[in-house]
Amino acid sequence: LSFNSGGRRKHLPPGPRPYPVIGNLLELGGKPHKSLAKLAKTHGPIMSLRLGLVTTVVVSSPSTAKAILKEHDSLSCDRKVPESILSQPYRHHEFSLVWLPVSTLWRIRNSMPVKTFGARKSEMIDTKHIKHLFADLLIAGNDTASITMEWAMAELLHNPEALSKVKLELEQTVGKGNPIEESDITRLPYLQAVIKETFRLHPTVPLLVPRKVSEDIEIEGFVVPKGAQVFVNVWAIGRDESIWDNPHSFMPERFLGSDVEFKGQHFELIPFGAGRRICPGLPLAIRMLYLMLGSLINSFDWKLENEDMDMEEKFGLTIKKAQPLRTIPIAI
Ligand code: HEM
Repeated sequence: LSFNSGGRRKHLPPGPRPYPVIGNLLELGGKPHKSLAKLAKTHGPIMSLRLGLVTTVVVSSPSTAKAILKEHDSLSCDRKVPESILSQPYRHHEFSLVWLPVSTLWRIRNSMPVKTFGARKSEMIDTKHIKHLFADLLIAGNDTASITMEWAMAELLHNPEALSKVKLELEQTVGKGNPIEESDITRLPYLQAVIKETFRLHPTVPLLVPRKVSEDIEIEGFVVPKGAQVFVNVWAIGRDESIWDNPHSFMPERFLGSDVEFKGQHFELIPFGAGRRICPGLPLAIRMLYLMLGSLINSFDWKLENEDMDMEEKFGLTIKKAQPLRTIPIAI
């Protein structure tokens, strides 16, 4: 497919050939982030597919992710509501903050304190939005943070050397068995590196939340057409061997002395997304993770119930461990 723009012909990014009607749906399999990472090895860091009838562009490198999330942010910040969500009860998708177009989102954010208690018709609508907003916050917050905790503990129990290093750091900084305070966090660089490494290998929202492009945009010589949905394969970026040494190994040390953060500035590590749709729960989530993980490690010794722990993933909008982590805390 090609487009005529300003006298020059531009093309959709390359990608696998779609079948009639179903397009490339069958190629996604049970773990789309993995299948799409494999396809990107053949077709490149910006590729196009057809999922059913929907033109879909998948970006899988820091520079293409930056182009979508930052350089063309204003044209790609609306959400694409998946069919599976449209069929859900309670019309949650109409009010859910996650799927709202940015214009409505900001109107609600700006008017929230006044409208919450209002009684006029338009205000009633905003009250509905706020109810759904709280549902979003509960769902988005609870699940993602606890999934990250589970992966972090699983990786540490799988990598006893890393676990010993966090323990030692906590012991020397906070004191064995003592509660961790927020002010301790900056003095715990190894704990911070453990969280970054967990996000690199196990981003809980592996393809971010799909975006919809409101105008044709050009990225690295290709056109992403108006109406296309865009996935950012954060999982693939986290395991790209051209960016990371030994990408499949859990090595928190790689972040010691590095300035790479996950706050939407460094596109090689974007577990919370970036740009104007970046996760609004980031500051809260991070504080919770440091305090919870630090306390669990500083207050107990941990033993795996089964030494041959399975590290397989289970895909959904978030990726969880397929087999729940089973551990035995031993009081210290
Ligand atoms: C480990 C914890 C968390 C991770 C990894 C995470 C990740 C994400 C990601 C990737 C997005 C989509 C961003 C994008 O498309 O660019 C998102 C959106 C969102 N997150 Fe989080 N999140 C976490 C915790 C939380 C918490 C604690 C809350 C609330 C208290 C929260 C509330 C939300 C909401 C409301 C959205 C939708 C924002 C929008 O569409 O504008 N998240 N999150």
